[in-house]
Amino acid sequence: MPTDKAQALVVDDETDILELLRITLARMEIRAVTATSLVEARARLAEQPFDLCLTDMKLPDGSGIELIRHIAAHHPELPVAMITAYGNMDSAIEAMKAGAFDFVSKPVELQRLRQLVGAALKLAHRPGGEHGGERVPQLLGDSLAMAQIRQLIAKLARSQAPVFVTGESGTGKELAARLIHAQGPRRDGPFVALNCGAIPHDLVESELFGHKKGSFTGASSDKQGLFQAAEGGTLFLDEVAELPLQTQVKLLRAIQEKAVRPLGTQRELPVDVRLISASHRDLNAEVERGRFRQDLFYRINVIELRMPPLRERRGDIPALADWLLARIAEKSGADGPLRLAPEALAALARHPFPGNVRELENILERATALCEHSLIEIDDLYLPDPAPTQHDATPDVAAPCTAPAEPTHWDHAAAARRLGMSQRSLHYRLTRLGIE
Ligand SMILES: Nc1ncnc2c1ncn2[C@@H]1O[C@H](COP(=O)(O)OP(=O)(O)OP(=O)(O)O)[C@@H](O)[C@H]1O
Repeated sequence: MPTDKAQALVVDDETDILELLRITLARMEIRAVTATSLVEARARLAEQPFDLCLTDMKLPDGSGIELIRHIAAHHPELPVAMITAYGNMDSAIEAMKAGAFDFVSKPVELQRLRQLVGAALKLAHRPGGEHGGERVPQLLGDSLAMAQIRQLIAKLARSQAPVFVTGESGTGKELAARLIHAQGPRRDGPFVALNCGAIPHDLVESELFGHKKGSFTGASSDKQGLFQAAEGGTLFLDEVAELPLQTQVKLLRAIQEKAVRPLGTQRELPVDVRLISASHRDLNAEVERGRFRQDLFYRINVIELRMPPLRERRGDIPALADWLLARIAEKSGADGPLRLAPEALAALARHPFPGNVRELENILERATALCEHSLIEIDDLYLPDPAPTQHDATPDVAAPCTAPAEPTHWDHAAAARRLGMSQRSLHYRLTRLGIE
């Protein structure tokens, strides 16, 4: 058990604010070391390790942003938060872009400070991105681009800044969002995802903010919104560009106020949620076309994470294919994964993959279902061939079997023989179709 109290460096040139923060932190069992200037803060940082740093924006010899950059360069493990003037969102965003993990506005509310300190201490005491023993999804790929993305995700996980993930469909945007959540201090809280494009426009607000019974036709009971469901965790808004403009206004308000008002109620409920959003669309263009609010874009896009298409990182295909084949085998209960013949792998390496990793996954699933051997040959992939003669058949995994399994009395070996397929293929199809 640690015997020493956690230590915070608090930097502000107003001594009464420093004193107030010192007393408040002391009540949370945190010892505050204070500094009134940039120079003094640097000196304190050089003297001893800290668990947390809080800095004001305006310092007599420079700005808090400079201190944040200094910490990012020299003490990258130290979580630093910016104290901003009330309502000054611009400096909060600038601070987070510079590397601050969060911000708190003046006058500092005790509950907010507690949240922030709690998150910072989790970062300081539980470094690294691994869940103890738990299976965490992985972002695979040997390419430099993927290595850089993994690094950026580890960095973003430490921050509370809103992240906007861009990329074509199937590039791993949701996976990236899950990793940011799983590696950060909110990892023990919920990860709640909403595909904004999949929900009817008239229901999306109730989905996000909740509603009171009777607030509209069909609201037969009180309903908690997803913001509240994500309390203490992360809310992932996929396809955020699909939100109606009217909902965008309310979303902006929820982000600014850190509070939501369920439909049919008057009271705002405070929420502590980290927002990650994603879209396959170019949101700048959507803003120009008047389909997405610029002010909202500015708030959600504090940090942008671009997931590159698979065709820009073809070197990732072999490792991804191996891993996906293993996952497919595991899901279908097969003994072990199939392997790819060298020609099949070469064909995959040439394929343009408009559907990215999800398309690779589908191709390999289909191949696993149809392949008669333990080695997937090029023909098992059914890749669209530029030669028109081979364009016809793309079998559907869920297509009905040509002969029923009944007459074989559920003898899989006999059924497979009758169907002219391997037992592995039959087993895969039965699992896929939910037939016991
Ligand atoms: N680098 C990767 N390593 C491992 N699996 C990946 C990788 N990228 C994507 N996947 C897998 O590919 C599938 C699609 O990924 P995901 O759903 O995250 O994409 P997306 O960009 O959010 O797609 P969409 O825009 O269509 O919602 C998932 O099964 C995911 O686990």
